[in-house]
This record gives sequence, C-alpha cells and structure tokens, in this order.
Amino acid sequence: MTELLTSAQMRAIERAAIESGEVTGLELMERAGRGVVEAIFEEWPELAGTDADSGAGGVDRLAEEGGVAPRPAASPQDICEQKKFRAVVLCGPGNNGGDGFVVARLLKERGWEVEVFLYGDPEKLPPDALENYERWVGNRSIHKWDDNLIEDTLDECEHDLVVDAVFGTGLTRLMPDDTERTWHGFVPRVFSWHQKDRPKYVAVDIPSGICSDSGRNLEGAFPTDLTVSFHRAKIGHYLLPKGPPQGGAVWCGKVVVKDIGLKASYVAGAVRLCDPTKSTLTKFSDTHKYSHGHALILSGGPGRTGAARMAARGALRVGAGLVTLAVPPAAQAEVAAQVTAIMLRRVGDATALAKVLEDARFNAIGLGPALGLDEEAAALVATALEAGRATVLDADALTLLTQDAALFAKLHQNCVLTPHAGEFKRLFPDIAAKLEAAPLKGPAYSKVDATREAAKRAGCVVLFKGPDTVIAAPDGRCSINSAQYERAATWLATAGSGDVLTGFIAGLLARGFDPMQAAETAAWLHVECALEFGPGLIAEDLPEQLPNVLKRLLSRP
Ligand SMILES: NC(=O)C1=CN([C@@H]2O[C@H](COP(=O)(O)OP(=O)(O)OC[C@H]3O[C@@H](n4cnc5c(N)ncnc54)[C@H](OP(=O)(O)O)[C@@H]3O)[C@@H](O)[C@H]2O)[C@@H](O)CC1
Ligand SMILES: [K+]
Repeated sequence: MTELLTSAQMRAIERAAIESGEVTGLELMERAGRGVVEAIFEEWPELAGTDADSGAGGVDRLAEEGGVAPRPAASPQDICEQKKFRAVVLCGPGNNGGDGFVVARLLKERGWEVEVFLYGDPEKLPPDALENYERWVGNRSIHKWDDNLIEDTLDECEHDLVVDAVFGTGLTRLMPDDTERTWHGFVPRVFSWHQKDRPKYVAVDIPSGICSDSGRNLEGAFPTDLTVSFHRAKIGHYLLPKGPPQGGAVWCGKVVVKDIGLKASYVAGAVRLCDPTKSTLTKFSDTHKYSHGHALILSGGPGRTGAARMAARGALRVGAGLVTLAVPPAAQAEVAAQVTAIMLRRVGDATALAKVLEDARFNAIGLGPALGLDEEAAALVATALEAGRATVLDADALTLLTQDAALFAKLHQNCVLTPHAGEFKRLFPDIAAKLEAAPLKGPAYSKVDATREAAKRAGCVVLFKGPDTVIAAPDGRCSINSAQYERAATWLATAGSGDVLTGFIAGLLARGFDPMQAAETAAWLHVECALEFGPGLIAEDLPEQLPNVLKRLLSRP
C-alpha cells in the first residue's frame, strides 16, 4: 500500500535528508520545480511545443511569417501582443513560492513568457526560496501581489497556464483576505470547464487553500486541473473537503507525485492508500493455508430479504467456503425461492440465533441490512456480539447501536462498523460535530482523525464510507480507499451497494482475514468491481464482477 503523508511527516523526511548531508534544500527545490514542469509537459505534450525547445518559443517562427517581432515583456498588455506560450506563476511567502520561482525560470528558459506575482515580502522569504527569487529577478520582472493586476492580466491575455505556488504544506491559517478576493475572482473562470482555450491550472504540491493534512478548504481554494506533489502524496489529496467544486470535479484535478530523490523509508503511523498487497492477494489463491470459513448473514423479515441475499452473494463470491442466511420463519419461502448456492437456517429470535452460533464453524457474522429496528432485532445484535465472532455491522445494526449504550458496549475487537456519513453522525455525534465545524487553522481536524477517534472509542474497526472511505483500527492503523481520480466510480452510489460491501467483509472475515485487512480489501474490491462493470451498474452486478477482478489481480506481476 502507498503511504500518504502529513505535512509534519514530509517536513521530517526533508529535514533528515538535509541533515544527513545527502542533499541540500536548494537541490530539493530545484528538483521539485523541475518535477512540476515535467509533469505539465507529460500531461499536455502540446505545451512542450518543439519551437519552445529551441528556447525561442513560437516567436521566431511568427517573426519569419511577418508576425510580431520578439521583445522582452514589459507589462501584461505587451505580452498579450506576442504569440507564444504564456504562464502566470503565483508565488507565496514560503518554500511553495520557492518552487514557483523555479518553475517560472524553467519555463522562461524554454522560451515562455512568464509573469510572476509574489504574495508577501521578498526579504522575509526563507533562504532557498529567496535564492530562487533572486535568480528569477536577476534579469526579469516580478509583480508585487495585486488583485487587480492579476485579474487584468488573466482577463486581457490568453494564457496557457496558471501555476499556483502560493501555499503548500505550510498553510497554517485561513487564506488571507487579500488573496481570497483574487481567488474568488478566478473561480468563475475555473468553473467554465468547457470554456475554449481556458488556461490550464496547475497546483504546486496542493491547491492553495486546501489543508494538506485534512483536504479541508481553509477558504479560497479553487479547483485545478493538475496537482504536482513530491516524494509521496499527502492525505489532503485524497480526502474530499465538504462542498466539492461544481461539476463533481475534485480540487486537485489529477495528482501526480514526482520523485525528488528522497529515500523511501517507512513512516511509522502513516495513513496508507488501499491497494491489496501481494501477500493479501495470495490468500485468494492459497487453498491450503487458510480455511475458507462459514459466514452467517442475518436476513430481515418478509419483503425485506433482498439486502441480506445480496450480502450473502457477496460473501460467497469473495470466497467464503460456505454462506448461510439466517431467516425468520415467515420469510423462509421467499428466500428459498431465490437462492441456490446459499444455505438457509430458520432463526426466529435471539434464542434461535444463540443455538445456531453454538456451532463454532460459523466463524463470521454479517448483520444489519434491512434487519429491522425493533426489540427483536436489538436482541439479535446483542446475541451476535456476545458470540464474540468476527462480525460486520451495517445499516439497521448501526442505528440500534446508537439507541442503546449497553449494546454499543458489547462491541469487541473482531467487529467492523461500516457507517455512511449519516450513520457516523448518529453513532459519534461529538466527533462528527468536530468534523463539520468550519476549520480555522491548519492542520485541520480530518476524516482520518475522526475515524481513528471513532475506532478507538468503539474498540473495533470503523469503515467510514464515501468516495474517500476511511478505515481505522483502534490501534491507530488507518487507510483511505479512494474512489476518486482514475478510480472514480460515481455509479457505485446505487441502492444495495452497501449491502454487498457488508457481504464482502463478512466473506473475508470468514476466510480468516483480520478485521482491518478484511475491511480494506473488501472496500478496495468493491470499487474495482464497480469499475469493472462501469455505468449502469446495479448492486446485484457487483459480486458477479469479482471473478474477473480477482483473475486480473492474481495475474499481476
Ligand atoms: N518538505 C519538502 O521536502 C519539500 C518542500 N518543498 C516545498 O515547500 C513547501 C512547504 O514550504 P513551507 O513549509 O515554507 O510552507 P508554504 O506552504 O510555502 O507556506 C509557508 C508560508 O506561508 C505563510 N502562511 C501560512 N498560512 C498562511 C496564511 N493563511 N496567510 C498568510 N500566510 C500564511 C507562513 O507564514 P508563518 O506561518 O510562518 O507566519 C509561511 O511564510 C511544500 O509545499 C513544497 O511546495 C519543495 O521545495 C521540496 C521539498
Ligand atoms: K500551491
């Protein structure tokens, strides 16, 4: 799994590398700037135009054709008259701004016309940023931050690129008012996604205004087309701030991580991006080492059995050896008519469930989908928890936990809770309130913080759903299963999709996966199945994608 870092972890890695003497801060900054330029040309090869390679941009060609003769830029208006690649680079008061000066210089060296705006005092720039500022101003102009001039420049010229190097991992407070006004001025332009010839927006490290630890918007961020980060992606690239930008876009557009030569060393306590490891996947093909187990899925009463049937199908497809549906007697005929490979047991009440669970071969339980919210359902949840088996609780089971503190207290370390945002809020109202409060400073309280806190309180794994699903264990292990960027699968938000996820987790628990690993692997496979099917997906389709998904994964080198 890929590590996602916080700003403090990234700073520590950078500091260690510099202190060991293997690299200087200035070298890292140069590599960062170079990485941004590389990523821009990889993303939009048309911007790397061959004319620009000569260092002359498109201007010499135009001069030959009787066009405008090349001349040094004096003002935005002058620049507008020349036909060549144009960029505006917005630099901030820290090292993110330093990266911006490097980008500006490298583009200029390729023949681009580049206008640089600096937010802050040059004298207060940190040393490496100051060095790059001086290299830039040596023979080129720089503008002091001025909202009106920036807006005029963008309005009057046809720019190819806007580089946002104002704030990176060092954003510690809300965006200042004087940058915010300009930012908000950009937003309507950025939202015109289909506007012809709109400049490309590129964020250095992270869009300014987004907190790199939480993904939360410290006011004023605008969505970019491409975000270029360094060494490792940051948590903030993968957590969705409240109120995503218009059109379902994500703030970072696309995230590219450039290697800047820092050693890849394990960071204790780092959040990871879900992607099953080879050893996890081996468990799917190893038929000897791991028992395939027997999952018990509890069904609701007549007319409410579909959710459990889908969960059971998911458990079976993900590889539980056996799956049994525990069905209230009144729903038995309904269920029997619709399942084949799945077995049935009549379970009329909690006493009957306790009796079934005397059989130790039932090693995993899934319950909650359409279970009901009455006393009988609560008694079933209590009995299931008292059995101490690996248990996944979803939907109605989560609501029942919110209504009864004694029931909540029965949760144990082999449980997995799978709340969506509404259920999370009911289960952990105080934690949800912290997450919903408008952030006033960075690093802001994040969905990662909230899920870790919830897991600690519940004493079990919590999987907090969303396109940025966060999974945490009470010991602090934490991962994000992203359904964004190249894994965006908006069609996964379909009725019954959560029931299938419950089944996947129950099936993996039956196979002997530990609760954290079961939750991570199931969430990841769930998105893979949605991607495999594509738009038009209904929940029943999800388990049927698993054979193809697993075949593809197991043949991965
Ligand atoms: N780590 C690495 O390995 C590498 C890091 N690199 C680059 O460095 C970046 C991190 O640089 P950074 O630490 O200097 O922070 P950055 O984001 O530039 O901002 C700090 C400045 O902003 C100020 N400030 C903050 N909030 C503010 C607000 N709301 N309103 C106004 N001001 C505010 C803050 O002021 P202060 O809080 O100190 O008063 C300080 O002056 C990182 O994102 C990456 O691009 C690469 O070069 C290569 C290797
Ligand atoms: K930035």
